[in-house]
Amino acid sequence: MQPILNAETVSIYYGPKRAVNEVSLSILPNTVNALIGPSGCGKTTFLRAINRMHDVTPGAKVTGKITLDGQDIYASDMDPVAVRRRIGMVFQKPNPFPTMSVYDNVASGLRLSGVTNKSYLDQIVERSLRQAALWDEVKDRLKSPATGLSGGQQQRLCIARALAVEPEVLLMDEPTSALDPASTSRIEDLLATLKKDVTILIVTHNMQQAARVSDTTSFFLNGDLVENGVTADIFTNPKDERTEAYVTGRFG
Ligand SMILES: Nc1ncnc2c1ncn2[C@@H]1O[C@H](COP(=O)(O)OP(=O)(O)OP(=O)(O)O)[C@@H](O)[C@H]1O
Repeated sequence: MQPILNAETVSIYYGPKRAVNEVSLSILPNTVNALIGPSGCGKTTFLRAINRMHDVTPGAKVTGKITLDGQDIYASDMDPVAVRRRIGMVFQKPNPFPTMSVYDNVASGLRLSGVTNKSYLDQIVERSLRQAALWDEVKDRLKSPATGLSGGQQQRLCIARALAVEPEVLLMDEPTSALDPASTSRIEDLLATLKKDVTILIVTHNMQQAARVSDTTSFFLNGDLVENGVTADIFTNPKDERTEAYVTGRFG
């Protein structure tokens, strides 16, 4: 099977400081991939390179090559906005648009791309909220402010908002770290269903979470990708002793 996403010797700099060192990684479609490693090892920096978020970080520079379906996402004729439509992102803290209703949050991406047909928007909003396992909880309050939802519901709303434009890849940066255990578990369950439609990369500090939700795991340390493989192998039979030390809790 062809990878959907491919990183080749990707390095990322903040000014003169190199935060990610020549990382190469292939991601297969319809999989969940966990990025793990101690604080400051470059997981978020790497994730943000995948949808060109560093374009808006002053002084940041990405070298190497990242392809989506074989297309170089940093090619001069690639529009970063189009890249972000194909590669969505969900952040650590739920960040619904605070002045918008539940419905308008989910519809926002489509409206930005010029969609105005109400019945089409209704259909996509419902589909996205169902995909994010939120529809039953909000179907009677679609016009209410998104900020009235609980933290866990807000995060699922952000997932629905990301899904509404039908991305091929969804990047999740510690999406449950601000949530209680019940909300965390709902989102973890959701990933198994979502991967049928979208390929997922998830940064997590929580190794049990990585083990529970992911098909493959990449272990980062000091900006290096130390080891990448099938999650069960990384946790039970790692090849590199640094991976073993980390997954057995000896540091980090
Ligand atoms: N905007 C920035 N400007 C300068 N340095 C940065 C910036 N963002 C991150 N860094 C540095 O880059 C390195 C990697 O940070 P990054 O946030 O990617 O790590 P991480 O593995 O995601 O950490 P955490 O798990 O704590 O979120 C760190 O040394 C960090 O201080």
